[in-house]
Amino acid sequence: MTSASNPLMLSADRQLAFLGAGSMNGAILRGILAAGHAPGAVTATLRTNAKAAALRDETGITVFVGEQEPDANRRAAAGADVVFLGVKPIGVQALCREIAGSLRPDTVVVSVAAAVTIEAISACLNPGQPVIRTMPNTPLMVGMGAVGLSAGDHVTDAALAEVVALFAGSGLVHVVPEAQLDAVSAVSGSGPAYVFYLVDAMAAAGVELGLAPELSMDLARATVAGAGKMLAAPGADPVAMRRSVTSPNGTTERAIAEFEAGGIPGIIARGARAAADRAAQISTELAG
Ligand SMILES: NC(=O)C1=CN([C@@H]2O[C@H](COP(=O)(O)OP(=O)(O)OC[C@H]3O[C@@H](n4cnc5c(N)ncnc54)[C@H](OP(=O)(O)O)[C@@H]3O)[C@@H](O)[C@H]2O)C=CC1
Ligand SMILES: O=C(O)[C@@H]1CCC=N1
Repeated sequence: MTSASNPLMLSADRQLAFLGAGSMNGAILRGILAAGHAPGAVTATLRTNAKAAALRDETGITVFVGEQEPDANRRAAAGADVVFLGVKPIGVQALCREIAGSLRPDTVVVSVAAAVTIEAISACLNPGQPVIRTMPNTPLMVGMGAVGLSAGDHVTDAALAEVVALFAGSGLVHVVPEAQLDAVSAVSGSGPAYVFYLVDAMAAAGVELGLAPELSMDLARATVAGAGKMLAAPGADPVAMRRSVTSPNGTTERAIAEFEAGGIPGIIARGARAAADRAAQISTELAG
């Protein structure tokens, strides 16, 4: 989805703070900037200096670094309309305690962390602070992300609409019950890694069949990127699309029969179940 097709896109100069601008928060902020948000209205923090200059040069945003300025997160959070928490799950509650005193009562706190519940986040912020828990994915950086999100009790309709709009500028957004976010994580949060894993396996298979490694990787990458673009068309049906590649008694049919015999659908279901179970386990560990 582009900003042009996004009637909800609110003012491009709303102040956004990305605390922990690593892989995920970095993808979100790049998507939001590409959709037209003003770089001057965006701040980010990192713990170390290693990637700060590159992020500033690439995006034009302000970046504070914790190892240089102990109050980096508080500086970024102060005055922000929306704060995105992008640290690892184990660090989310400490970060919330750190910034709680710097937030306005109406600042919306958006967590991107797997497994950290709205209750656990709210317990470390001031009473009444609006909290939205999300499960995004990294293709947001190229405008093709997928996001599930749930709003806590203190989030107004307008605040929820704003956060939905911020994500909708660079991907698909669904508001879901919080209890479903571990499943969203298992499908679309972790999903890009499953696809990259598939590409690697396809390229390795090509090498086994005699292709040069670079050629095989080029072919595998282009194939998945092209298939992904086809899937992005509204109403795209992967089953029908697969059939259109599969000639009766042809080559694809033999490959799919091997995949079925090898139990690939069940293996993918087991992997997704393991991802969701791990999320539930992390929630329990953090609560204990
Ligand atoms: N990666 C993904 O595809 C997805 C990740 N998530 C969630 O996103 C969160 C982040 O994961 P990911 O982006 O992969 O991890 P990264 O390690 O890439 O990013 C975390 C960033 O946080 C910074 N950081 C750590 N502690 C602090 C702190 N106290 N203050 C400021 N910055 C800090 C680190 O800085 P430095 O680099 O300087 O150490 C790092 O850049 C996780 O909670 C994860 O569950 C959710 C969906 C998908
Ligand atoms: O691997 C993880 O825990 C995070 C959550 C979803 C994708 N990455």
